[in-house]
Order: sequence, then C-alpha cells, then structure tokens
Amino acid sequence: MERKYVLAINPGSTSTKVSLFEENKELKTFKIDHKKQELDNYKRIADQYDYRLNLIKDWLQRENIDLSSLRAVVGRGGLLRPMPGGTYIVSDFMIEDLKIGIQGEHASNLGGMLAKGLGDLADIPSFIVDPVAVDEFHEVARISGLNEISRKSLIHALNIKAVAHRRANEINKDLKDMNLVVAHLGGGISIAPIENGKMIDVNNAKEMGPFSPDRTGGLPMGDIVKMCYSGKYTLNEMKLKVQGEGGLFSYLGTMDGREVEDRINQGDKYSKLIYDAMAYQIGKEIGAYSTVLKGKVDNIILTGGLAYSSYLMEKIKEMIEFIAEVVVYPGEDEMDALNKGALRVINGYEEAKIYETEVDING
Ligand SMILES: Nc1ncnc2c1ncn2[C@@H]1O[C@H](COP(=O)(O)OP(=O)(O)O)[C@@H](O)[C@H]1O
Ligand SMILES: CCCC(=O)OP(=O)(O)O
Repeated sequence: MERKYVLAINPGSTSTKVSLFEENKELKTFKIDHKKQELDNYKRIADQYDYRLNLIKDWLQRENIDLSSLRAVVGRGGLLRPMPGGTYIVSDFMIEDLKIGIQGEHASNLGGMLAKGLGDLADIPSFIVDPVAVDEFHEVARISGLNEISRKSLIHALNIKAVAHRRANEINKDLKDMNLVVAHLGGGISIAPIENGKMIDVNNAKEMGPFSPDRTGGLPMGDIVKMCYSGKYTLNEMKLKVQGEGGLFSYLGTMDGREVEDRINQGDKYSKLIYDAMAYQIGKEIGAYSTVLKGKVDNIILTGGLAYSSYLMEKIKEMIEFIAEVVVYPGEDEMDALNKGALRVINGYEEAKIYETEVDING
C-alpha cells in the first residue's frame, strides 16, 4: 500500500484529537472526548497511554485507515527539558523524559509517546513539533528574584508559532524581521513577546501571568505561603487550586467563557466583574511584554478559544490598541501546525532535530 498520509495526535486534558492529512489537506479529523471519571482512574498522565492508544486504534479501524498507508505520525510535544523550537524525532531518551514528566505532568506528554507507539508499529518515523517546553528566552528573562528558582518557558508554542507565521505570510514579511506580542487565550493563557521570530519571554502558562478559565496565574505571594502552611490543604489540593480549579472556575464554578457570557447577558454583575478582571489582567500583561520589545511591536495577536468572544476581545483591545494593530485569530490550528512540522522534515525542507543533542541531558 502506498504510504501517503501523516497522522497527527493532540492529547489534551479532556480530549484526544486525531487528524489524517494527505500533504496539506486534512482528510479526516476526530475528537475523542474523555470522561473525567475515566481519566481519574489513572494516577499519572503516562498511565493513560494504553487507554488513549486503544481509542486511536479503534478510530483508525473504524475509518479503514491501515497503518501501512502512513508516512509518519506526529504528536503534540510535552513538558520536556528546555529546548529550541522545531520538529524533533521521538527517541527512546525523549520517551523516558515524557514518562517521568521531567518538567511536570501535562496531557501533551502523551503526544510523543502515542506517536512513537503507532510509528513503531507501522515502522515509520514519529515526530513532535514545537512542544510546550520550547525555550527561546533571553538570559535576563530566566532570573526570578530568588536564587533557587528560575523562571521557566512553559508555553503554547505550537499555536503561537503557527499564528506568528500566519501573520507574517499575510503581510508578506519574514517573521525574522518582525516583533509581535502573541496572547494564546485558552483554558490556560500564554502571552509572549516575539522578537525577530523568537519567543524571548512568556508568563508561564501553568502558574504565572493573568488568571485564565482554569488557572490562577500569579498570586499574592505572602497569602499563598500562609495557605500552604495553614495545615488546611495537602500539596495536591494546593496544586489543583493553582491549575485546574483556579481562575474563572474558582470564582464562578465554570471554566466555560460562553456560560459566563450567558450569565452576564442575564444581568449577573458578579460574573461581569470576574470576566472583566480576566480581560484586565490579560491587557496588563500584553502591555508589560510590549515594553520588553521597547514598544517596537508590529502587531499584537489574540488567539485561542477565548478569542471567539467579541465581548472579551473588545475589552482587551480598549487597553492595548494604542500599542500596535491588534489581529484576532480565534481558536487554534494545532493539528495543521503538527502536520506542517512533520511535512517540512519528510519533504526535506528541514532536518529533524535530535532531542538529546539539543537539550542539557545533565540538567
Ligand atoms: N465563543 C466563545 N465565547 C467565549 N468563550 C469561548 C468561546 N469559545 C470557546 N470559549 C472558551 O475558550 C476556552 C477554551 O479555549 P481552547 O483554546 O479551546 O483551550 P484549550 O485547548 O486550552 O482547552 C474555554 O474557556 C471556552 O469556554
Ligand atoms: C504548559 C503550557 C501549555 C499549556 O498550558 O497547555 P494547555 O492549556 O493545553 O494545558
């Protein structure tokens, strides 16, 4: 059978998306929704491997997609060691880091594992593209203010890079000649200044910056220290407060922007206060990162699921339009970005990077 297709896999906290591509054309796509009770059965993210792999295999079978028709499998990359952006071959060393969660637990850790699992079965290469651990920081951005702690680049790199390239193509410029501030506004929020194509800083989508639908972002430090030592909460409970049950969820009991807007439209003033506060924090962070670029910003890009909300976009624009033209790309196209990353290598435009030669293996 002719090997024609690329299979892209994007594991998220509540779903696994799979898409089949023939060159640049997305032929089929499927979102497998996972019930919370189902995922709660697994102690660690890596433990979900067989469960999610079998669901993908079932889908392939239902769609009559034979593994021998695939050229490559590509997955969303996870919380690996700090690494340059690009397309990476999934190696055994990388798999070990994904399994232990070298920089923490995240659903995207399964992307490389699932890609390699299927790639090995079909005897074809497996890749990851622009994982959430891409680190292009300026050295000064790493300094936190406490000697034992470094600031980390944990970022929605795949979508941020994809929309930055999209804007550059739209205005016929080379991204290397552009400065942008990109705000990925999803369940978690990443806001990054991009200087000549490099993401030189970011808030850290897991624990700093603005609050998001399910995360607190940065919090008043003294109060957090007191809560940690109050004896009222376990480590895991505190972690869940910061990521998973923080942000909109902690105030309003929902992490769905649409539901919050329904409540606002019905006159709920408290929901409006909280939603407006999220917009306020996002605008403030975009302002801060514009100063990183010394105000030389070609465009500000707002993207991710929350960018579908015209209410939120207008609130944010009011605060930042004085800096640069604002461009809104609602949603994300991570499947397309994964496929494009794999194709660049398969079609010989780029060489696949080797994880163990790009990262600090002793770090
Ligand atoms: N039309 C909309 N209006 C307001 N919020 C929306 C809309 N569409 C999606 N969202 C919100 O966007 C968030 C999810 O964004 P998304 O980029 O899909 O995140 P993730 O991939 O991190 O789960 C959720 O809070 C969702 O409710
Ligand atoms: C760890 C940075 C990327 C991230 O937070 O992704 P999700 O929003 O998909 O959890």
